[in-house]
Amino acid sequence: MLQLDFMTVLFTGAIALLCWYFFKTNANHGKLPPCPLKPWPLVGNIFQMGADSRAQFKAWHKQCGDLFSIYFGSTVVVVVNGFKTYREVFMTKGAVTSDRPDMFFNQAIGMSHRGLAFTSGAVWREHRYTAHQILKEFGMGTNLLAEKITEEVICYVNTLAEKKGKPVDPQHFTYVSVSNIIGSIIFGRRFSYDDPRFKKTVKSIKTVAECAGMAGAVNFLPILKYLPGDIFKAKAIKVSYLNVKNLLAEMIFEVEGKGDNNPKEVENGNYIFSYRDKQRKKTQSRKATSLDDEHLLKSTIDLFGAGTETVSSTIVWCLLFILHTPSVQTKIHEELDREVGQGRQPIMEDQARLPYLNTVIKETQRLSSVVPFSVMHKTSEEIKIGDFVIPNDTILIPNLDSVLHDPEIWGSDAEVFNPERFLDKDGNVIHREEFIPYSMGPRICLGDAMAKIELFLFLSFMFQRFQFVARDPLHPPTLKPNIGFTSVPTAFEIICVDRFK
Ligand code: HEM
Repeated sequence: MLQLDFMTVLFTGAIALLCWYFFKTNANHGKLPPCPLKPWPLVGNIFQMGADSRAQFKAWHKQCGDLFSIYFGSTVVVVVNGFKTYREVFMTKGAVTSDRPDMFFNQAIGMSHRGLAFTSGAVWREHRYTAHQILKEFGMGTNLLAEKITEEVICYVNTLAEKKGKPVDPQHFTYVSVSNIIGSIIFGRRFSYDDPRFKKTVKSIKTVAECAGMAGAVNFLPILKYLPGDIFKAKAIKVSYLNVKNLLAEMIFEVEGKGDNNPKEVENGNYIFSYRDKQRKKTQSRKATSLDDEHLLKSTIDLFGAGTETVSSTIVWCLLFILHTPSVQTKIHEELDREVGQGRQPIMEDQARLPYLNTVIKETQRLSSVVPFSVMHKTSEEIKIGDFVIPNDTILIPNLDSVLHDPEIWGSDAEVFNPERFLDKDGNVIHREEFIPYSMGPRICLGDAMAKIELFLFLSFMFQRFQFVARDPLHPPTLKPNIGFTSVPTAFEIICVDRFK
C-alpha cells in the first residue's frame, strides 16, 4: 500500500514536471525569437544540435532569421546572428546585454562571480577598468609591450630554427610561447619552456579550453556531470582548472613574497603589484572596492585563459591556410624582403609598410573565427528587438561566426582564404566595420590591442625567417577544426626551412 502511494506520488510528480516543462518552453513563444525545433522534454534541444555546432547554427540562422531561441534543458538561450542584429543587441543595447551567466567550470573551482571575464555589474566594471589601466601602464598599444613581445618572439623563432628543418608541431610551441607573454605581464618575468610548473599550468589551461565545448551542456543540465566515464568532460575540466588555480595561487604568493624584499621587481612592474597598488590606494582613501585576493587570482586565471589559445590558434591557422595557398606565402616573402629585408628585425613601425601581411592577418582572423560563439552574455533588463521581446536574465550566444562568414558581407567566396578581399585597388588595407573577431560593445575583448601587436610581431618574424612547407605538399593537413572554447586546428606537423641559411 505504502509502495503504491509512493508510485502514485512519483507518477504525479513526473506528469507535473512534464506539464511545467511544456508550459515553460511554450510560454512567451509569441514574443521570444522562434525555436527551430520542438525541444525534447527535460533536455531541450541539447541532443538535437549535431556534432558540428557551427553548421547547425548556420542552418538554424537560415531557417529562423537573425534571432532564434534554443532550449538547453529548460533554460531558453537566444542566439544572436548577423552583423546588424549583433550590433543592435551588443552595442546599441550593450548597457543591458553585457552581464555573464554563471558557468559550471567557475563553480567547479569555487570561483563563481570572481575576477574579470565572468563577472557582471559593479565587480566586472571595476575589474575591467583596473585591468585596462594596468595593461595601459605596461604599454598596451605602445612600444613597451612590443619590446616584451619581441623578446619572446626571438626565443620562439630560435627554437623553431633549432629543429633544423625537422617536422614540428607548431601548436605546442606557439601555445607555450604566447602564454609566456601573458605570464611575463602577470609575474614580471618569462619562464623557460622547460620550467615544470609553467609546463603544467599551460597543459592544464589547454585541457580546460579543449574540453569546454563538450562540457557546455553541463552548464544547463548539471546532472550530466555525474554520468559515468566523464562523457561531458566535466571531471577533466574540474581537475585541470583546479591545477591552474593552485599553480597560479602559488606563483602569486611567491611573487608577492619576493617583491616585498625586492624593489627592483616592483620597479620592473607586473600585474600583481599594480593590482595591489590600486587596491591599497582605494583602501587607504576609504573607497569601496571589490579588489581582493580572490578577484586577483581569478583575474590572472582569466587573462591566461583569454589571452593564450586565441592568439596562438590564430598564428597556427595562418600557417595552415598558407600551406593550402602557397602563392600567399610567396607574396608575404616578397613584401617582407622588399620593406624590411633580412638584415634587421621587424618592428611595429613596419606595420604600415606591410599592407599585404596585414590583410593576411585579417583574413586569417575572419576565416578561422577563433572564438566562433564569443562568450555567453546575459540580459540585465527585458529588451525589444524588432517584434521580439527577450526577457531579463536571458542567456545570449553572440554568434560571431555568422558575421565573419556571412556571404552577404564577404561575397560568395566567404569560405575561401583570400587576403585580397581586404586590399583596395591601390594596395591599401580596407577596414570593414563587419570585421569583428574581438566582438563589439562594452564587453569587447579587453586584449585586442595586445593581440594585434602579438599577431603582427609573431608573423612578421616567422615569415622573415622561414619558408613553411607541408610534410606532404600535395596533401596539406586538414582544415577541419576542433571546437572547444575556441576553434583550434587539428594537430599537424610543419617543416620550417630557414631562409637565413
Ligand atoms: C586573436 C586574439 C583574440 C581574440 C580573437 C579575442 C576575442 C575575444 C572575444 C570574442 C571575447 C568575448 C567578447 C564578448 O564577450 O562579447 C574576448 C574577451 C576577452 N578577451 Fe580576448 N581575444 C583575443 C586575445 C586576447 C588577449 C591577448 C587577451 C589578454 C590580454 C584577451 C583578454 C580578454 C578578456 C579579459 C576578455 C573578457 C572581457 C570581459 O569580459 O570584459 N583577449 N576576447
